[in-house]
Amino acid sequence: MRITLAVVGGGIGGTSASYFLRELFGPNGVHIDLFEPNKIGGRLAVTEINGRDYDVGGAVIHPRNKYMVDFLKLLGLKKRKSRYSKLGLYNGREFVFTESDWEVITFAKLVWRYGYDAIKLHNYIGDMLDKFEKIYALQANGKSFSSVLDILNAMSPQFVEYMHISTKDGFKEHGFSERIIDELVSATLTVNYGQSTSVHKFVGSVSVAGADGGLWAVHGGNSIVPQMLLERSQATLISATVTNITLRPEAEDFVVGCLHGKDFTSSVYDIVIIATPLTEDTQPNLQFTNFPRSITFPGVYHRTVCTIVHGKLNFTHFGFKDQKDTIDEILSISQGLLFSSIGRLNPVDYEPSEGVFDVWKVFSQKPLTKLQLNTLFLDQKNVKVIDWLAYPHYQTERRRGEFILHKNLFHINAIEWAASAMEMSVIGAKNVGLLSYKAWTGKNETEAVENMKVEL
Ligand SMILES: CC(C)=CCC/C(C)=C/CC/C(C)=C/CSC[C@H](N)C(=O)O
Repeated sequence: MRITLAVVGGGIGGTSASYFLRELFGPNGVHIDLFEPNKIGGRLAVTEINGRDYDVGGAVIHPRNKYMVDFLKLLGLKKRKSRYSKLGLYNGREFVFTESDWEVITFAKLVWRYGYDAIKLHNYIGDMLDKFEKIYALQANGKSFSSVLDILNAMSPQFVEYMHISTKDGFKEHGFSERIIDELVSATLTVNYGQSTSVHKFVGSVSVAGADGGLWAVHGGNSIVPQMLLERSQATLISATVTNITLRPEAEDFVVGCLHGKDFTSSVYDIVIIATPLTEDTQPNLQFTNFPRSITFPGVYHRTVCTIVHGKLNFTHFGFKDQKDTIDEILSISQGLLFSSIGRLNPVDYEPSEGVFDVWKVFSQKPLTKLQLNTLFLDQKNVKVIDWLAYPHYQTERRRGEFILHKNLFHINAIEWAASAMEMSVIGAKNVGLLSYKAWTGKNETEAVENMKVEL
């Protein structure tokens, strides 16, 4: 019998789940409808300036993110080329650290300012990545987990402890100095999550990993990955907003109601996978009806305003003598500044032979006024503002992060409470794919793996 499955959300989580489910159930085993009212790709969206597309989000891929690396090969995509760029840590008055044109000098400057902590931080992240990578073998062997804490525990019981302590306290306990925490670690959190070192130590560590060298993005835009995964999954794309999920207890299935403009339609599904953030502030848009217990989602998402400016950086404001001396990435290390980070952007299909572009991306907590923009930039030709709830607002976590909301109803984004990143969404998607396959077929791990002709 062919089962019916609804995936709610067309970001990397929803599309990779559709891909894994097609692999698990086979070409004729499942009909998948994917509901996405906006563009496929979610926060991997791009915006256009002067006929070229630029990334809105800061989504990048770490060389040890196995699933994203494998997707690149599977889909025949290329890494985006980049040019050497320089970064500086800014406290509102001066740069406390700037990279040099020479890598060896940058390294010396790092050691000069942070001592052995600079090397220790790199080793600490390497050690965490060794533990984190255990998830790939576990999932390849068909292992699935009902909660985020269970996944983290399987990688390393230490990771569960990291969810319960702030980055500041956790890194201090680990022997890192206040200086490296308040500057380097804090700067990564400001640019990656718009937050401070009060977030839990697990997401704090993922954020530092995101500042390690060798990161890359997809040539043409990261959103090509979810677009191609959707094609491979042979899911039917329905451009509508899901407003209701109603349980039919006798049939043990779900009626999914959605709005397409003003038209309301509904269909019945055996399994529903939610691949969209659900929190106190977002959940009212989606009603869960007829469930034996109320389905609620604590927490809120963090507001990040992305302002893309085609113009020149106001070099004098940052204390540079000349336009040519400006650096490419300015990360704030003070909470009260009007911006979290300012970085020079290249188009998604950039070739180094094109030189540098005068396009900058500003992340801030609030929209910037005209006056504030004029302080930061000269000669502005074009400004685009994207105001979004990009990531969870992190604290130290007590929740388990449930993937299973009800029998055959799953939620991928629970994984974001550990850390939000493309690789994390794919891990969550594969976990939910395995959970739903095992729940529906009654197969155990070994049988699931035998049936799984997955290429990853
Ligand atoms: C346990 C550790 C240290 C890492 C886990 C592996 C992992 C998920 C690495 C991702 C690193 C990364 C690219 C972080 C950037 S933060 C998220 C980013 N802003 C995004 O939107 O993807």
